[in-house]
Amino acid sequence: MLKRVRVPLQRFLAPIGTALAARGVNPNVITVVGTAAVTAVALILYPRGQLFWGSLIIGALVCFDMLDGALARAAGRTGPWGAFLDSTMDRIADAAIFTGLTWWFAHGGRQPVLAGLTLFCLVTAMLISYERARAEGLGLRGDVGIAERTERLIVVLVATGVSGLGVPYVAAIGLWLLAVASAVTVVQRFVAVYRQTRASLGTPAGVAAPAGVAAPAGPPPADRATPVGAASEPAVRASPHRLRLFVR
Ligand SMILES: CCCCCCCC/C=C\CCCCCCCC(=O)OC[C@H](COP(=O)(O)OP(=O)(O)OC[C@H]1O[C@@H](n2ccc(N)nc2=O)[C@H](O)[C@@H]1O)OC(=O)CCCCCCC/C=C\CCCCCCCC
Ligand SMILES: O=P([O-])([O-])O[C@@H]1[C@@H](O)[C@H](O)[C@@H](O)[C@H](O)[C@@H]1O
Ligand SMILES: [Mg+2]
Repeated sequence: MLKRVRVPLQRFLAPIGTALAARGVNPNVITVVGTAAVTAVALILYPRGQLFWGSLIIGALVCFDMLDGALARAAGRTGPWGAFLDSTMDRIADAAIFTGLTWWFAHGGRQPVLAGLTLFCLVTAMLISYERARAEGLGLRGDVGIAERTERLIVVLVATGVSGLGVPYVAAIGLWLLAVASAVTVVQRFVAVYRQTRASLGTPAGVAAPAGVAAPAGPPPADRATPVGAASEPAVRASPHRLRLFVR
C-alpha cells in the first residue's frame, strides 16, 4: 500500500545519500549498524515494558533502512550482495521487535493474549517475506498484500508506542488489526503466485522454463531496481533449475 510513496521518498532522501557517499560511507555499514541498533533497543527496552521509548527510538532507527538504499544508489554501489544483506537484516530487526514485545506481554505485562498475537505477527511477518523471496527466486512476483513491511512496522510501533503512554486497548486493537492484515497478506501472496504459475505456462521466446517453474512474470518490483538516478543494478534471479543475470 505504501509502495506509492517509495519513489517520492527516495527522491527526498537522494541528497542525503549523495552527501554520505561523498564522505565515503559504506551502505552496508548503515544496514548492519541500523539493524544492530534496532535489535538492541527492541530486546532491551521492550522486555522491560518501555513501550513508548522503545517504539519511538525504533521508529527513528528503522529509517536507516531507507537511507542505506539511498546511499547505495548515490554511490553507484547497488548490487545483489547489498540487496541480500538489506532484506536479511530486515528479518533480524523484525524478529527482535516482535520477540521483545512477546517477552513483555508474556512476562511483565501479563497479557497472554497479546503475547500470542505478537508471536503470531512474528511468524506471519517471516512467512510473508519468505513468500516474496521464494517467488522472486523462481522468477515470479510476490510483492503484493495489504500488510507489507512498512505497514506492519507502522501499525506495531504506533500501537505499542501509544499504549506505552497509558492509553488503554490501543495495543490490543493494533495487534489484532496487524494479525488479521498479516494473515490476509499471507493468503494474497499465495494467490498471486498461484495465478502467475497458471497464467505463465507459456514462456517467452528463447527462454526454456523447466517443468514446474514459471517464466518471469513482468518487470521486477520497483524496490529491486534502481529507480532514482544512479547506475543500474545487476540483479540475480535464481531457481533450482536455472540462474541468469539480467541488467536493468
Ligand atoms: C524521534 C523520531 C521519531 C521517528 C519517527 C519516524 C517517523 C517516520 C514516519 C513515517 C515514515 C513513513 C515511511 C513510509 C515509507 C514508505 C516507503 C517504503 O516502502 O520504504 C521502505 C523502506 C526500506 O525498504 P528497502 O530497504 O527495500 O529500500 P531501500 O531504499 O533501502 O533500497 C533497497 C535496495 O538498495 C540497495 N542496497 C541497500 C542496502 C545496501 N547495503 N546495499 C544496497 O545495494 C539494493 O539494491 C536494495 O535492493 O523503509 C522502511 O521499510 C522503513 C519503514 C519506516 C517505517 C517508520 C515507522 C515509524 C512509525 C512510527 C514510529 C514512532 C512510533 C512512536 C509512537 C509514539 C506515539 C506517541
Ligand atoms: O516482503 P515484505 O516483508 O512485506 O517487504 C519488504 C520489502 O518491501 C522490502 O523491499 C525488502 O527489502 C524487505 O526485506 C521486505 O521483503
Ligand atoms: Mg534498505
